Amino acid sequence: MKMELAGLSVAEATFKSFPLLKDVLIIAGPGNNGGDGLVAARHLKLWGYNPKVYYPKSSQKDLFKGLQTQLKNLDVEFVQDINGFEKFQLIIDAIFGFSFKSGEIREPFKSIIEGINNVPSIPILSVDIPSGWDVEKGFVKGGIREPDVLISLTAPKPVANHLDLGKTQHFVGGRFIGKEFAERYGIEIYNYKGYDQTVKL
Ligand SMILES: NC(=O)C1=CN([C@@H]2O[C@H](COP(=O)(O)OP(=O)(O)OC[C@H]3O[C@@H](n4cnc5c(N)ncnc54)[C@H](OP(=O)(O)O)[C@@H]3O)[C@@H](O)[C@H]2O)[C@@H](O)CC1
Ligand SMILES: [K+]
Repeated sequence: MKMELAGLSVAEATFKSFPLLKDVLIIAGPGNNGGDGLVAARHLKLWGYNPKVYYPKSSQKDLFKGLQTQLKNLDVEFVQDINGFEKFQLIIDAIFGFSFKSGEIREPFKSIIEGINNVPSIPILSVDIPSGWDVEKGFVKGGIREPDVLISLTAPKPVANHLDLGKTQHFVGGRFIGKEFAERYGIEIYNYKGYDQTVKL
């Protein structure tokens, strides 16, 4: 349920930020951050985008197999290799989230991030954490270049304090905690309007 709402908010932040950039590459990593990307790809397809998914270390868990089946049923293409990022207008970075352990990034993700960094003209929307950044300390060598948009899920992680807010638009999404829960755990209550799933900070 949380992943469904997280992914919906990723799609919404994409639509709000890039309504015209329809050729989207979603790069999904091995954990739940990747799952958020798979859910977002489904909504984007239903909203008229042309998403393609690169999911090189696909999870064999039932939940993730189901998400892949839903995408295939919607004719969303899973690319087996990225032969040039230039054919895409936007990259959704759903590679690593808050469970990333900084240090050397293992393949294939090391080369994927290098590839993304070599095409600075294509905007990036990062899901929860810019991939390869230290969750506390921010950018570290080998990490993805500064994203154009970050969508923080539930609440911003410390890494968000290291963004250049002159460059990066910041949204919060993942609207699934109640006021009481937020107050108990000291989580800020965001001013979601109506049925919106995201708030621009
Ligand atoms: N819980 C919640 O409330 C919600 C969570 N949500 C979402 O889940 C995200 C957290 O998901 P998560 O915990 O599954 O892990 P995540 O960050 O996707 O991937 C970690 C994996 O990456 C790998 N890896 C790690 N270090 C590596 C390295 N140096 N180099 C290479 N690989 C490395 C390692 O995988 P392995 O290689 O062991 O297969 C590890 O298991 C969170 O950010 C948000 O997006 C939302 O859906 C809503 C509610
Ligand atoms: K990410």
